[in-house]
Amino acid sequence: MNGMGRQGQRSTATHHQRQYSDNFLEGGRWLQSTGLQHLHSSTTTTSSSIPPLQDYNFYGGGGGGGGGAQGMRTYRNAQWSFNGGSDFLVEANTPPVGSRQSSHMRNGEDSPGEFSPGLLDLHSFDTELLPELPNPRMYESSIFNHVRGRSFDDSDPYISINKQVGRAPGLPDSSLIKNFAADKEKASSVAKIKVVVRKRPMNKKELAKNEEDIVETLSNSLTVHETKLKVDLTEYVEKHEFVFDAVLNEEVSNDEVYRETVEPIVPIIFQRTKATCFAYGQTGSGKTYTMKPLPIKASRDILRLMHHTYRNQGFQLFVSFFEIYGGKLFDLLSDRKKLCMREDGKQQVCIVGLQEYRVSDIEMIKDLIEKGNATRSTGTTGANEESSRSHAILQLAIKRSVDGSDTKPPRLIGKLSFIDLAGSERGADTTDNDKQTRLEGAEINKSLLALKECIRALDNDKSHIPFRGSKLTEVLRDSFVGNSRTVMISCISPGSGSCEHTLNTLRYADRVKSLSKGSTSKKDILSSTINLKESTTLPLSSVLPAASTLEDDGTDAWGDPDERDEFVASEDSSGSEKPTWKENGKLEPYGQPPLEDNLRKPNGQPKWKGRSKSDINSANSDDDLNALLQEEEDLVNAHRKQVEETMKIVREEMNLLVEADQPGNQLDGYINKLNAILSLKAAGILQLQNRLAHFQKQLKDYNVLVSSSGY
Ligand SMILES: Nc1ncnc2c1ncn2[C@@H]1O[C@H](COP(=O)(O)OP(=O)(O)OP(=O)(O)O)[C@@H](O)[C@H]1O
Repeated sequence: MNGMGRQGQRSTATHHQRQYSDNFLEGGRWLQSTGLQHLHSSTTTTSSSIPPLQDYNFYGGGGGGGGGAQGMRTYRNAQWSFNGGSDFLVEANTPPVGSRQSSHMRNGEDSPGEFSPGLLDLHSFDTELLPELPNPRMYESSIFNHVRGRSFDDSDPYISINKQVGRAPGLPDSSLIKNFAADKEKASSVAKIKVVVRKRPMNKKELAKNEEDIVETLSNSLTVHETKLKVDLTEYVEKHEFVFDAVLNEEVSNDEVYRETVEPIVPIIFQRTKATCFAYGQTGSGKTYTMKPLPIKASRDILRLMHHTYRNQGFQLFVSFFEIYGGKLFDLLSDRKKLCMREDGKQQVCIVGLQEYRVSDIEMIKDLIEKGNATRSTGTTGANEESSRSHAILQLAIKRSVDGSDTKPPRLIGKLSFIDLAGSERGADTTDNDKQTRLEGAEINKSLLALKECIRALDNDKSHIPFRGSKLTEVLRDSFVGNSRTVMISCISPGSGSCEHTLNTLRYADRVKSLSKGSTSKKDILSSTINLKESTTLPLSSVLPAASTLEDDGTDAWGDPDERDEFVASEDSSGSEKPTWKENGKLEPYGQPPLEDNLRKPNGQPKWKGRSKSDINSANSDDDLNALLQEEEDLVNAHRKQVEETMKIVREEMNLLVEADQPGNQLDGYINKLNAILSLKAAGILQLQNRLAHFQKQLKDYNVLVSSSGY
């Protein structure tokens, strides 16, 4: 090779490397947008950027002489990083609730009262909504004028009802009385989706392990400081910044969590709204701690409204509590009796056999919740010894008697569902667990994905919402349509040992948040990336309304889309209803992508183009939808993995090139390693191509893909 040639080669290489370096430095953004930001070096050290490759003399520079594969190069000790670097009557009765009481649940709660639950079958209810009758009392005072300030859209300082002094418990403070119309207006301003993050304090275990608190909060943003290792084993810190509707740090009390999340929703439950509040996060991050007090606080406010603002108007409060475990429903207030779910003639979800208790005071509700929690499934995993492995759903239903008497069953007016989700890392908990645990993980993954899909569809006003993606979303179906609200509380652990799970939780939350139209007004650090992402991608579900879904005909007050095919509740054939737990089972290599992958939704998705319903008649079963959704996720996950692998391989190659430049380097060693690396690369690409081809075929089978070029 002559000098000119070398010169030219070097100059081209330098140019490429400069470009690469620029891209890499820009990379923080685009990597973040694909869920691969961990591959970017956004470090606190100055050594984070990549120096030009000529610093390593890869291209024959420095000293002018020699070259070729055997060139004796000197590694100049360059620092570089390619880091992956009452008064209510009760109907039937089931001796309800044990007398067990949780001391912490009783703290600060009032309203002692009788306990007289009723056994009610949802199926027997007329769940049609009441017409919005003009009601003279409707526009009277409300105690909920304090529901502003840190409400979803308002930043006025709020007045805490709990901080009112000298007020009898349960009575509205006159200074808080406002007219109902204002509340109504307020209701319409309550965002459809609110995403809140709660950071819990460091626990003893984390402190004992000398873990660092890596989560820094500031107003409604937070930064995760992730310590990473460079290839040369020096440490650097990568910062991940997120902005949410609210960030609640470790000092925030459960009262404040309530005020920030659920309190603004309570008044609108009386206005034909169905709302869902759920906690999401890894095991031990504080989901249960966060969720547990919320229904009690909400019930207290609901009862106050019923006893004052809506006094003598026939409103009644009902409580039910059940869990979804392994795709099946169990009544937590009825000895884990197995339940089945059906739709009634009006496409309302009915959980047949679910006991609803009509409640009139807080003590009754506390007892019920305590009873339900005691019944809830727990299990043992490699991640946490006592962790909830089921989704627990507590529902507060506001109903109203049609004619003011108890002769006819009351009609549903609004509903508030609280979901304590199973630990989000279940599917990713790939060590020391047996088959059952992994199957549970798969089920949990499925429901978390389906939940995200439903929220996406909900916020985009899609006519089809993929409820049937999981039992969880099926059950919550009526909470996702019509006049609905969703609050997601992402719980995170602060310790460095939980960094990866914390980031996954935040990415999931960020994904949900970015789907919210309301979020466009937020000054999101990542907004440009996210907006780009949103403008170029559509969920698969959005193009798979399927023949089973009809447009809302407007007759349903909730705006529920009708569905053609009859729902058939799944029956348990397995016999065993109570979970059993084993330890130290081994994980099979395939079948279940880690949750952390599932949670990331990249912007590198295909640009789906929707087709008319007639074009996609073949995709009319929920199995198809589920399979395609899963396939989509799998492909994207595989793609991401492949990119990660490629990055690792490139690192290897860089090392190999460095080695090749070392004095005395053996050519055959270099050749062997290079061969191995190239084979690895080729195998990775082939695997991804196969998966892609399979997915394309699936899409073609279902007439979904419209772009012949695919990706
Ligand atoms: N904000 C907080 N302040 C004080 N303690 C907390 C907080 N959040 C959680 N904890 C404590 O941390 C522990 C784990 O919390 P919790 O059981 O709520 O986690 P989880 O996310 O529900 O876990 P799992 O998914 O396994 O059920 C509990 O002992 C709880 O009391």
